[in-house]
Amino acid sequence: MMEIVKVTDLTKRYGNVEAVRGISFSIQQGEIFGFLGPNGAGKTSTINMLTGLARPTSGRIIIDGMDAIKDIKKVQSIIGIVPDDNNLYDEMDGFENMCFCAALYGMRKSERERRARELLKQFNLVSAGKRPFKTYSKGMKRKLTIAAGIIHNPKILFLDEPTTGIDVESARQIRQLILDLKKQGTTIFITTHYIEEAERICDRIAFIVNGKIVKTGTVEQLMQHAQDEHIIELKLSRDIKNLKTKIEDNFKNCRVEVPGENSCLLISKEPIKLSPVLQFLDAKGVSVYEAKAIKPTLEDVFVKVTGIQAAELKKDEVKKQK
Ligand SMILES: Nc1ncnc2c1ncn2[C@@H]1O[C@H](COP(=O)(O)OP(=O)(O)OP(=O)(O)O)[C@@H](O)[C@H]1O
Repeated sequence: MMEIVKVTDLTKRYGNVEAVRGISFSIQQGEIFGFLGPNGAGKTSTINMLTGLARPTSGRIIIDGMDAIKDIKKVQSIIGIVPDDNNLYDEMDGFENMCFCAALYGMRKSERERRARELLKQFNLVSAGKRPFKTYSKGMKRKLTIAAGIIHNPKILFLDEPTTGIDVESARQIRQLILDLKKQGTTIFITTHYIEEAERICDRIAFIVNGKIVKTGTVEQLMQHAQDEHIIELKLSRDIKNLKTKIEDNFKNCRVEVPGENSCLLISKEPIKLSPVLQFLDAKGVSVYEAKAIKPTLEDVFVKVTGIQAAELKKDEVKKQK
């Protein structure tokens, strides 16, 4: 595995605001690496520093062996940037916008047009390509912005909240396009505040809160942080509130919770042996209709590790005036 991005002790200060507070991480070639965090965590500031849109206060950024602070122009020729607001021209049509971006990368006219047509087709925007950008829906705008970001076949693509505020179907298409790009070998850095999105498409996720990375890992590695308890939910033929202490006395390592009628949770630090519990309940005249293991979700892990309620992430974005 090769590190294609390496960030060390990166900070960004705006006056008194410390937006990014000494973060270090690396991205492996070919992976989808995600920053998951609430509004104001420092995601955009970080992506802007990595792509040369903002100057770091301190720290180091190496991209594909180059110093991304000193040699940003060289770096920019091998990266694609999709900022969180659309950066295309309202009056130009889709095709013209694509060709214009390609020209900025110094592509020849015939190559620009070939690539623009190819991407419009791949992104299902062929007929929209003939209409001015301002007539597009939000989802179409996002798609064209992404298409423009990869016009020069970048090695690494930086996407800032690519699915925020757009319709479900466009968001699904965009996630699929990101996975297709990965298949073609593109390395991808994505920021998001959607847990499910990070979980579904990222190879590794960094939780970022208050300008700091609090945890990094694959979904599987992150999950291990919540798996210090085993939980089994039982569906029962009757209420067993009165049996709670009896069960706990009989099964010393188990805690019992009765969240609702006709069900209970068995909670233990160790794997729970179910058959003695079932026999015990049977002897008390309680039938067990269903037993299922309750697995923690990535959301549980996020809440546990960051101390931030998942609702903070789900809050709909109030767009900053930039
Ligand atoms: N140009 C700026 N001047 C002053 N403060 C800024 C500026 N840009 C960002 N900040 C502040 O820095 C912090 C981090 O912002 P940043 O945009 O990086 O977070 P984010 O995780 O991308 O959040 P969002 O999802 O809302 O964009 C916030 O407190 C924000 O208000």
